[in-house]
Amino acid sequence: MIEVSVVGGGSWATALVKILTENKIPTNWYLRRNEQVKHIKEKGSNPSYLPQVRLNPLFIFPSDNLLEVIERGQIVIFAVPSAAIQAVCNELDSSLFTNKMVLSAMKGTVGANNEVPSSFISRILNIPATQIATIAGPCHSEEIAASKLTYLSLSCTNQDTVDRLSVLFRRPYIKVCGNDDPMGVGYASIYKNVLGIASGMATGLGYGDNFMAVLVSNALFEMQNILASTPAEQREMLNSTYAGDLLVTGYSNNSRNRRFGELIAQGHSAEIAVNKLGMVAEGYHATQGLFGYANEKELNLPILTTVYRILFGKESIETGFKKLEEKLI
Ligand SMILES: NC(=O)C1=CN([C@@H]2O[C@H](COP(=O)(O)OP(=O)(O)OC[C@H]3O[C@@H](n4cnc5c(N)ncnc54)[C@H](OP(=O)(O)O)[C@@H]3O)[C@@H](O)[C@H]2O)C=CC1
Ligand SMILES: O=C(CO)COP(=O)(O)O
Repeated sequence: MIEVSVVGGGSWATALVKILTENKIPTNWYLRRNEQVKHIKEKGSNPSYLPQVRLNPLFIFPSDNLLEVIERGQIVIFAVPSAAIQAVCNELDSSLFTNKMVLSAMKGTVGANNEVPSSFISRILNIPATQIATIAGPCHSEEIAASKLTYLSLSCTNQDTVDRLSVLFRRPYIKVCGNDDPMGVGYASIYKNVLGIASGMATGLGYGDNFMAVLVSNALFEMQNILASTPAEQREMLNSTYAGDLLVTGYSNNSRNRRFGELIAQGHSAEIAVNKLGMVAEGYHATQGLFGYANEKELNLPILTTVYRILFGKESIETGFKKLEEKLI
């Protein structure tokens, strides 16, 4: 019987473990804090993230021993914040991954070169591109916790890998779509977090639905520009994997990035907003990473530039948005 290993103890990892264990797949689960591991073993729920989710104890094997967890699974899912993936990979040797399939569940940029998480993992752990996939789509963990209908996408250049991973995630409330554009999905999943922050800032500043619609449609153009810098043979950006995730992050109250933007608009510093959130807002670091990438590629992205100047360039949020008003169409 196939076993899966999940690395990360946060809300997304918990939602993925819920799906896997409902499908009766033995799931080895690495969480870095031992008290979390003990609580899950004793009570069958994660005390820190999505505590309302009851997990079937027969199929979860939580542990704070990373190597043991990785060794046990034939499929390894990485679901930590992208800022943590370098530290996690530093503890691992590529020999651990021989003949394993890997799935990146992260939506952020990695390292000084702003790599897409799946590319980073593939390079550092020597995983062939055909053996590593990305899971994405509009998929707030809170809704998966409540078993609300969700469309996940699995993206890999190898259809066989997509097919083999897809069966793990199908549930009555989960539909799985295949995709062969992991780089494009990676960049779209990173950019949508920046739009989430912009949307939260706009809400916090008191803009209404009319402006929000303009902001989000302009963001679709920005996503299109970013995607054009990573060409693909076939890509339909209006597919929910790309545009749908942008929309849910821009509009949903579940979005951490949107809440982060609202906190900034309320006058909090980025550090305080991160602490108040208690969960990762990938868009914060991604804004910096993507801004560097956009400059390198000479892309004109007014929303990204505005968020960057507010978060990292000391521009006031009011001035930033006044200037942005003139650039949107
Ligand atoms: N939440 C969601 O709905 C979705 C999230 N994602 C993506 O999934 C990724 C993870 O996000 P999410 O689960 O929401 O984040 P959370 O903030 O909910 O949780 C982060 C988890 O990572 C752990 N962690 C942090 N640093 C390390 C480290 N160095 N080593 C090991 N574990 C570490 C934290 O441990 P501790 O608790 O001890 O701090 C915590 O368990 C992000 O890239 C996000 O964009 C994708 C789709 C949906
Ligand atoms: O990726 C997500 C939804 O698809 C989660 O977005 P947030 O991190 O903004 O909550």
